[in-house]
Amino acid sequence: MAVNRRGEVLEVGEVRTISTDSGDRDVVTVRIRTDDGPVAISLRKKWTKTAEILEPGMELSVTALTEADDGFETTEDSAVVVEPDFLVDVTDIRSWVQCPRLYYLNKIGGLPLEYPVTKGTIVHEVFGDLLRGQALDAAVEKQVEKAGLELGLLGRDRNAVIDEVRQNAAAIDAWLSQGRLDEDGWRSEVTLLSDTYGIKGRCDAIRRGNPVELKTGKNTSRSPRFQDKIQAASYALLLEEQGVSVDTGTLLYTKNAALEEETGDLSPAKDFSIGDGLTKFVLRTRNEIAAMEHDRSVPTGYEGDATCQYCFEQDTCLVVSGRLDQPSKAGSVGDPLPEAERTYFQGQYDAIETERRAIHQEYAKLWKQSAQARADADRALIGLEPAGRTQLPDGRWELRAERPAGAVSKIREGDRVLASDGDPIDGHTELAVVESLGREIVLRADEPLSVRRLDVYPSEFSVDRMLTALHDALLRGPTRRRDLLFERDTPTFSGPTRELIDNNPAQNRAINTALRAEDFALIHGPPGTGKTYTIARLIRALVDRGDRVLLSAFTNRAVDNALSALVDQGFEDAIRMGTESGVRSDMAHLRLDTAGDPNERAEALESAPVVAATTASCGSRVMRSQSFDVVVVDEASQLTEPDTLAAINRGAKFVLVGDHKQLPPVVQSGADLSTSLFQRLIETYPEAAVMLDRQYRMSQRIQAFASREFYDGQLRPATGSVASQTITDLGLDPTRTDVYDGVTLVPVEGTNADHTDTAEAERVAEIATAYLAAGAEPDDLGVIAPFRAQVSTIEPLVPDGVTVDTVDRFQGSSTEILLVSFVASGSLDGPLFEDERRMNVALTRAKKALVLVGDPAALESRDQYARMVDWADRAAE
Ligand SMILES: Nc1ncnc2c1ncn2[C@@H]1O[C@H](COP(=O)(O)OP(=O)(O)OP(=O)(O)O)[C@@H](O)[C@H]1O
Repeated sequence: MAVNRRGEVLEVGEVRTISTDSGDRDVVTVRIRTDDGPVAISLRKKWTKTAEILEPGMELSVTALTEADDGFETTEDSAVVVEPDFLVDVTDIRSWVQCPRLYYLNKIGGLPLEYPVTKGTIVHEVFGDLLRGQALDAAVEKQVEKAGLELGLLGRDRNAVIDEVRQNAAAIDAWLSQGRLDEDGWRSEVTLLSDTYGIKGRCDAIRRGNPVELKTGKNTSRSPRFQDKIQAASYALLLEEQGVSVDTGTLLYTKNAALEEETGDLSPAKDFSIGDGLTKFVLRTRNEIAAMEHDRSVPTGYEGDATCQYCFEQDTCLVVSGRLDQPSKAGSVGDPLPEAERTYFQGQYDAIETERRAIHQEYAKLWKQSAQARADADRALIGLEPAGRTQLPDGRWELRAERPAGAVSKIREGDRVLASDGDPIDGHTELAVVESLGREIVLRADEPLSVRRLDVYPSEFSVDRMLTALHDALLRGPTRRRDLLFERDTPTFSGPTRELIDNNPAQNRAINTALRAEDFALIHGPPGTGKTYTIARLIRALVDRGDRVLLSAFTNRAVDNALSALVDQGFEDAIRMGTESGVRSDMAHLRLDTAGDPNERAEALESAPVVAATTASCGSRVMRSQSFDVVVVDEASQLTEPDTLAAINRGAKFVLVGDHKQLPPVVQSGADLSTSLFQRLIETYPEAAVMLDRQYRMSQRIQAFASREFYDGQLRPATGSVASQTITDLGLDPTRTDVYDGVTLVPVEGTNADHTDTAEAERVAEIATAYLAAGAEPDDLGVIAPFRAQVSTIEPLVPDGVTVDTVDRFQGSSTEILLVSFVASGSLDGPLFEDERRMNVALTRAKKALVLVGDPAALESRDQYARMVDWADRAAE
């Protein structure tokens, strides 16, 4: 009976030749550590090639083994998979077979704004439309219109593009009309994922169960190009895992039909048969990538047999090899970057790749965890009831489902999610966009589906963008910028100082420092000190002097927040880059619609004095074509260095605004990425920074502790009325004894069982209820708890409308009255106690009343918390 085995490689033997009934065969024996102890597995025939790249420490999975004398051996049906949790993308397998170094260059360089890329996207979209039964001309016009901005930036004429795309698309259309769309069982844009083979990808289309891949180039030879076959064969492998037997792949070369007077085979569709040999080759290639990625090595090009002389990427390859001092088959040009920069590149690269692994682990949870465990971890909505579907005019589908009462998750409106019939791996799954997320969930997807489950989509988009940002900063960035980033020179300032804000000297100093900066400036803004207000005033001053400004932040929420401060100050001459669902409705009027007339769209972007975009979108091919005089980044202390680089790469100067005493960037891998560039620069160049020292949020008593502990006692209330605010300003009855003003410690006896304290939760709920009875509105009140488990315990106990969340979710917001549940017991473990920046955030959200609910004895066991208890006791006096 065939068995599967999986485990860490312990030892890889030498190649041996053994004689069998059918002749001599190569064999390599590999020892792996499985859950049941070490086993020996003999890899036979071509799997010995995979053995050559194996190293101790790698994870190995082998299927369909039979028992042999000393362990197991592979059979004809076996699949040998190196590092199965590392998900290799099909397009990467394709570029690897062209040249392993091309795979690396694509990975770090990203896609540039070039006409063939944009045209390729348009043709693919038209293909999808045709499959959904749309008419050719209408589809071509619509998709060219959609690409308006890119075409405009590329200086392309709309009608000329329509003609060209129509020629390409006509070939597809004619070919499609030979078959019957409904009978051929077409599916377009299919997301596929194999947990057995560690491969994922998105296939252009599937016809009668076979993969169809569209290529916008020409190919006049009879058979498809090898790398194209490999791509289709990769999808075949993925489909086979879903139980479909695939024997044919089709490549559609759309340019063929547009060619005239050429010799050769001009038919656009080229079929080829997919056999076991080809799919095994795909898997061995995939293994080469996974093995190389295991120790983060960089391919040299010698791994493959491509000829550098004919490669379009030869120049790029030479430069990258030269600058990063990498061995390369193509050779190299230019001098290497200074060692510090190369070390930095490698360090950040490794950290980003670690982050990628963490995302792959998120994928793995799709099959390793039960649906319930996914739901409990807020990563899935399960038990949905399909509630109808409607085909939209563009042929796509609107899908509806009801969610069970109380089901919550991290999924938000505008997110891309994996929508499935209940099983995201082996069932029917579509990548869908969440249109609305009420009791009824509305999604948009390419194909119809009865939605029973939604999963967070673990996208690698952000790590890809980080790599590109790193690449752009080091390989394309100006020397002066790098001298500063690598601390070889100091920033300079020049020009006059002006009074721009009259009642707040620190804000005024911050703006002047930023205006006078020849390189960069840093604005350090503790909680409530008017960071966004200052940013808006600064941007107006920059525009007044003729600068073009890019305003950026990590999240859409932060970008909209900063932009709305600008609008509040009467400035509207700005453009918001972002998707319809990503941009807040009150900023939608500033959003640049990328569809339309090319010239007009490009003009709208290029003439805008202020452009606002998330850092990820600063790395898009459109934004990479833009340059700015100054880039202003809000919430910069919550950004990784590469994310910050993505924004500042676009400008000659930059201003970072943040507070490194609050929470750092959220990274899954917890590696080097968790120190922001803001923090590094403020520690290196304190002279480039100004701290805003007047806060507009907290009463005197509330702010006192944070000021002393985290801001050297520098923070103070901006005005007398900020300092003296009390709960009576909210209309609360001050004579009640069950509600508290200022700062109060409410003692409870602490327990901490599985990160919850039920008695404490009940006490918190009692206090919250009393505040409402005293006249507070539910949205005046917030509750912070250190653990998700405690959040879930408190949530059902407090009145509706009161926000209960973890500290991390509260960062950036404020509330009139805040209750903190510490779940403090003996050892003071947990996220709140591990990082004092979290404590700072928790204690600086409240304006008028801060109620600390916890066990004083446990809290006092640590100095900083003892001081907190002392402060609360004194404040209450
Ligand atoms: N110089 C000023 N004069 C008057 N009001 C100000 C000034 N600066 C800021 N404010 C007000 O203080 C409040 C807080 O400002 P803002 O929202 O900009 O703070 P922030 O530092 O961005 O807050 P957070 O810490 O939450 O990010 C706002 O209502 C703002 O209008």
